[in-house]
Amino acid sequence: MTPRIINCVGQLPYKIQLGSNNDKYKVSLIEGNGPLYSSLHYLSNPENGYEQHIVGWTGELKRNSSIDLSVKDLKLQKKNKDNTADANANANSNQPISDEDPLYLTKEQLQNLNGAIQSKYSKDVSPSNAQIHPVWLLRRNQSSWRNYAENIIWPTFHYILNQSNDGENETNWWYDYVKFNEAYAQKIGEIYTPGDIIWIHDYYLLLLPQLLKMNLQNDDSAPPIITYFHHAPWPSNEYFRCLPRRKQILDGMVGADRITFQNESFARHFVSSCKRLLDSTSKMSINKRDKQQYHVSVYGGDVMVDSLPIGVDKEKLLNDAFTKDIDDKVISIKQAYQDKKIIIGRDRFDSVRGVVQKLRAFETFLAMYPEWRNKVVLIQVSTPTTNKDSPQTIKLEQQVNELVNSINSRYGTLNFSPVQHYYMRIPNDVYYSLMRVADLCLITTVRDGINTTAFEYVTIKSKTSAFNCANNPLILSEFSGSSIVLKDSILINPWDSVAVAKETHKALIMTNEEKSMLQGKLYPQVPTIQNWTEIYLETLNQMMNKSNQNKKMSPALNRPILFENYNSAKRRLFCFDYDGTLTPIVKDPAAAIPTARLYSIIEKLSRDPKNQIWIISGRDQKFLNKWWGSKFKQLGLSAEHGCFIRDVNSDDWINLTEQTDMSWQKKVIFTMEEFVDKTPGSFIEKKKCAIVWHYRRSVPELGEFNAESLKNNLLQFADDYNLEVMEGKANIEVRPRIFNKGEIVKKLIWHKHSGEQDFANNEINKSLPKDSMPDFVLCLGDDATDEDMFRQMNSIEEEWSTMYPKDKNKFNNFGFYPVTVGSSSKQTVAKAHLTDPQQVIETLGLLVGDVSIFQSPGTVDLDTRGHVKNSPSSKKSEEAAVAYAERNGN
Ligand SMILES: O=P(O)(O)OC[C@H]1O[C@H](O[C@H]2O[C@H](CO)[C@@H](O)[C@H](O)[C@H]2O)[C@H](O)[C@@H](O)[C@@H]1O
Ligand SMILES: [Mg+2]
Repeated sequence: MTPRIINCVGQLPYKIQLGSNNDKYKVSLIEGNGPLYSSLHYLSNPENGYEQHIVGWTGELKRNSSIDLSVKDLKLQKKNKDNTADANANANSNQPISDEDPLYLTKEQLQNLNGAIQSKYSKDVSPSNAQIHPVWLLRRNQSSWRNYAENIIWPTFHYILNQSNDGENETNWWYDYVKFNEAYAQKIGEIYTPGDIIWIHDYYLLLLPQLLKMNLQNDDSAPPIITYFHHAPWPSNEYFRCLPRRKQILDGMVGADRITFQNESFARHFVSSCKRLLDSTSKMSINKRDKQQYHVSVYGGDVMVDSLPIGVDKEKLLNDAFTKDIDDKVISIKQAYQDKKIIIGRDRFDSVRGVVQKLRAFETFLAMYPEWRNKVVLIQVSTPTTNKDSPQTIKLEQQVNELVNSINSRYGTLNFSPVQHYYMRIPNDVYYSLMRVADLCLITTVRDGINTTAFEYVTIKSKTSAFNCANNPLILSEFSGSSIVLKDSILINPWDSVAVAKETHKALIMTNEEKSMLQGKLYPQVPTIQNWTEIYLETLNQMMNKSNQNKKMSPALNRPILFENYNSAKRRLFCFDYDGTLTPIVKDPAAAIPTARLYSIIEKLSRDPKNQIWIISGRDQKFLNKWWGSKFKQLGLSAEHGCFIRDVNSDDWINLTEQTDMSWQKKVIFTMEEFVDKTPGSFIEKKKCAIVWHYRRSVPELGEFNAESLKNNLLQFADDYNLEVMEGKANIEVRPRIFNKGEIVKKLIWHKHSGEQDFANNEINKSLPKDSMPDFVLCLGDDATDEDMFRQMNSIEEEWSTMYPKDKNKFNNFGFYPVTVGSSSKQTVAKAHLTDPQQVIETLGLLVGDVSIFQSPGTVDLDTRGHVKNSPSSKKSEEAAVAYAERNGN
């Protein structure tokens, strides 16, 4: 069977323009878009062995009245395309949809547009078996979908710190960012089949990996294979940690099985962010390509982190750049700048691409080398970004204009300006002709993931043509991701204008032999997109074969659905483990105390008369009394893994072990003492019943080794006393087998909700009416002992399915949520996971209204406008659509 790849990109490679009537539209290719789309094209070819599904947002829809013109008129416009002034005029007529012009597209219109995009792709990319799945987000102010990615994430990834502010924008943008990712998860959910590879690209979709893990996993099938490629730089943790939602972002990403960066240093920074913010551990090894790769253990699960720089489609580039039409353009540029050397620059117009640095260096060059005055022209093409109208870009534009004017007035003449600055998007043919004609390409970026202009330039310079332009050199910033790949380019520090000026001079006086020697080294260093795609997928396949595909993964807890279920329930029971669930694990057991936030949330939760809350812990009564019992009488408590219990609103503890022989304790302590002696840092915690040997403060390897042998020693006599020997978190614990947390949960569920417990009575009353027992049970725990609780819940659920088949709620369940705290790959009988105590607190905060639902990614059904289905805003939008259609007589 042909393997399937679902490729997820932040935006489809098309721009969609609507005429004044929504039935008239034009779908056209976005020009000058890079290697990612080339990779999609490569995978679209059925000969390359994959069936590809491309999922992407449509981008902002534009109105263009010229679409209402006849086909003949459109042809006329096309003729004028080479003329940059006309190209500009065309761009200006593409007005973004304004707020007064809402996009109410009917289902039929959407279907037609889907068909138009599909057929355009199949025509543009031939042969192709790819299917395009547009993500429609037609809400007003469509560019709001970009805000978080472009205004918060992008600057941080490029070492630009955002100004501190009241956070209101950030919160609103985050909401849209979550929805944007959810819209993708929803679309993928519609097309996913088990075994598909899901390949996610770049920082618009950082939450998608975890959302997919949450949505696509079901009990019977193999887990989805999710891989993420990060095209942008990844900053040092000192910058990354400035992001307010840094943890949510990392949590989202580590849902992927593999995360790949453009180079090793970005990968290293990412691993370090995970270590510091997620408390992960990692092992580094060297892969077959002689590059570092990391196995990162986050929340007990594994993510592979590596690097592979993207490439370009060399073959296509050489075909496209060497046509008769472009030959003519090369000649006309050469004629326009006779007797002059041509330096070319093409950059996105944002603060990190170093246009200012380039102009300063060029000014210095003209000052230092007067012999070049009037003999060199710098043609700088700056491509506008979607942030064109932001204050930062406007400021940059002013700065660049001032520099250009100053250089031209100082070193220009009446009929020659040494700097030609074009702030516009140029068509590919113009770009290729500039690259071909260039004597030198100057790249002074101060930060980028990879610079494909560098790759394209070197590729174009590899071909000899009639115009003597081959082999001309490249000056490349050492801050560009490409500098690690193009090791033999002329590397410069863009902040050092003098050095750049000197290198420019040297490059311009290079002999043909020197140039061809340099080019001979550089050209093979340019990666091809074909190789990149193949190596990426090959490594992924090897990795997936190695890791156990049948390993069951638990999905992340779907918090929005939990919230809905909670709200509709009347008799809610909460069973919380303590250590590692309500508080993070720390070195000293005495220091694991509740935070004020936890207290406040538990207090709010317990205020609701529908709720009954139990803390079912391995801790002893003293500890639980001190931190919980003395403060909240309304909580039920169970100590030492079910050995002791204190009912809700009671002061008395019941000792369930009263009749149990405790003579084993001496023997256990004696055995453990021997291990305390040989494991420095370890100690024994003696509770009333259970005995624990802790080794968290010992040398980890020694602790683990001795824990294994202690366990074996204890197991030798465990059966004689009916003891359970449990492996906890850096501990080995012993207690009588007959008591466990599961028994407590069983009693609590088979019980009249809120009624007094009769713990002395071991019997369960199975004749209780269903509507007196809990209709919502959230049970959270992190350890092996908590699995007993989950197991009980699963078995009661099964029993209830037979006993009360008609009494399931609208979610087709009994409201049971057995949830482990740890990674998705942790082996558990729980039905879902939350990664750590912080997520636990956020989830409980959501239930009591402390955390907004919109902050929690989950499976929320969205309409085509990006509103949550059936929400007030969705309904309002539907009504407006009907009114709009009526107004327009549709
Ligand atoms: O059932 P729990 O409430 O999760 O309690 C399990 C054990 O937790 C404590 O030990 C663990 O947490 C300590 C504090 O974070 C940590 O230092 C230790 O390494 C962990 O094993 C507690 O000390 C035990 O008595 C509980 O059985
Ligand atoms: Mg625990």
